[in-house]
Amino acid sequence: MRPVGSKYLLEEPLGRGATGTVWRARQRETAGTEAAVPGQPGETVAIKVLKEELANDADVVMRFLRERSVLLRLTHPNIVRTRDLVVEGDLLALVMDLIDGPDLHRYLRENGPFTPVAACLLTAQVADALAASHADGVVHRDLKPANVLLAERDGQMHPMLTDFGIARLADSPGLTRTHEFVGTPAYVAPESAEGRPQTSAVDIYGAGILIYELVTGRPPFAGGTALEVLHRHLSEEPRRPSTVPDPLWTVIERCLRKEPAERPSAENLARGLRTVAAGIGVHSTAAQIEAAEGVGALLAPDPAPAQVPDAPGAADSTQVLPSGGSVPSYDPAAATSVLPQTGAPGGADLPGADPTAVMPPVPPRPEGAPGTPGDSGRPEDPHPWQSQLQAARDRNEQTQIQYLDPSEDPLRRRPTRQSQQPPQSQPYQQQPPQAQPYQQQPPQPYQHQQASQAPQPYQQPQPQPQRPARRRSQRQAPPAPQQYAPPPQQQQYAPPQPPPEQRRQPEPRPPREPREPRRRSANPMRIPGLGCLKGCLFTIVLLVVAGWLIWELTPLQDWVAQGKGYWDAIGDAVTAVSDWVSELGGSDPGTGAGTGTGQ
Ligand SMILES: Nc1ncnc2c1ncn2[C@@H]1O[C@H](COP(=O)(O)OP(=O)(O)OP(=O)(O)O)[C@@H](O)[C@H]1O
Repeated sequence: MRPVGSKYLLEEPLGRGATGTVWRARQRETAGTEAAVPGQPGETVAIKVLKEELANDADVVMRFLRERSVLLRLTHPNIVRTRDLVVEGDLLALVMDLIDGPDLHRYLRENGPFTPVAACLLTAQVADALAASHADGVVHRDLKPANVLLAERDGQMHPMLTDFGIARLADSPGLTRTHEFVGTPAYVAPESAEGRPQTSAVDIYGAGILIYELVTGRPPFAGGTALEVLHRHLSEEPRRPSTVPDPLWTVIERCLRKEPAERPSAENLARGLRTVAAGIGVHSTAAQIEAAEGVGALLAPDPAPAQVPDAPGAADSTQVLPSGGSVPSYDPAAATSVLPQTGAPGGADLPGADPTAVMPPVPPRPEGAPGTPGDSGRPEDPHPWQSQLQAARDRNEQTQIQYLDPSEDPLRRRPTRQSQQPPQSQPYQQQPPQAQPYQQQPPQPYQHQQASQAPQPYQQPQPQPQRPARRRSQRQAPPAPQQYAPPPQQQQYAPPQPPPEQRRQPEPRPPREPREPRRRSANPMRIPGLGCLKGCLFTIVLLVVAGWLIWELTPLQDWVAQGKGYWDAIGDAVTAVSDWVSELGGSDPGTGAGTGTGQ
């Protein structure tokens, strides 16, 4: 067992991510007043020990210290609480509450997709966590299923968002140099990929991807190389799976808007998702259905989204440690100065200067240049890959680091936008009948359920068939008798069994196999016109053989020996043949003469 500081002992690793390893650990003694949770000796905690290269990076250490107060004060029922931050020698560690449960990525992999209702209710709680952190000026920037842990409490599962601030801590020029891409593209918001300033709307985009993945089992833009996926985020509209009900698709589509200002605020997202869950649930009333159909009206954007201060141009790029002048004095405990909530990055009263900047990886802008690439709207404006794309690390695909040739940089050659894919035309009522009744859907859990919904303890969401959605014209009709019932029994983790309609869904196109190199002839040299030459040679050989056969098998040799001319020889040959034919005619049995006269 390895000690961490004087207060904790690492016991066993729980998992390894791109930024460090998480350990189950034990508290040795009560932590000091600097810890948010002093804890008791013997208490079990989780400790994320950041990678050595992060811990050895002076910038990261500075950020770590600076963000201490932000991380420690983030408390919400759906946020994994950070209890303490330890800096000791080469070691940087975050002490967290230990969550006894799988993360959502693993859960999805093992159990298959969620029903739309379960996905809505779960994501609504994640949106609650985002709303709380955004209100505090903190943007997660790394929202993905792997960062949502499922805590089991009183037989119910609660999504707990973790890794807050890690994306910010890991933003370091030492880790990611220009022209290197680090991250998992599947969860990168278009503005992040494009180097535009990031706001809390990147988390809403992440939430949109999360819901999509929960109901389909895969993110909307995945497969292929990192660059291909980035292209798709920038230029493709997400395809609507046939199993997603109208109101839920409205929510997903709004979250996945390319333009951040068109995405809903986290608070409105949570409200919208609960409205949808109530309206597509098994016990939905006509009014709830109606409300769900009109969910678009609830999804208003955030008028003052929290800014990510490290956005290009938001910071004084050369600042290592804050100095005097226009830069405010450095205050490690200045919680409110870490992430300005409104105004331009860096704060409206401090143009161009980010009080939290330690060493942002942005080169200094020439005087008079616009503050951010977004200001000019020119995608070719310089932007650091490292601070734009690092927010998307993913355990499943593992962090990818690949050389990016500037000439291949898709962001410098913005692809032309494709026409929007029309939503799947198949109306819900035309879907094939569901193979399984709805009562096998996972129970609808969650503390935040609407009162109108029948309380259903959340057990383990299982892969389920989707309920056929209602036709719009049916909205006015009185609700059909509820054919569905809550699950009669608890369902344990089952082996992943995608529901039939999931199986019927078109599979993502497999990455194209690299074409086999063309086979060449034994002669590796390419000789232009060789094919034609070969034909000619073959014809010559044929002629020579034919000539030789004629010479050998015909009386040509004799004729030549007799010194006959060509036409004489031909004439003689014709005469000989005609004589022979007439001889044959003379031996006709009908004439009485025969060839056997000589016998
Ligand atoms: N507070 C916690 N309690 C219990 N397990 C945890 C806790 N935090 C993380 N884990 C587990 O530890 C493993 C690694 O977590 P980590 O956050 O390092 O992964 P990651 O999200 O891929 O990392 P990164 O964000 O650095 O790419 C995961 O399997 C996760 O379930």
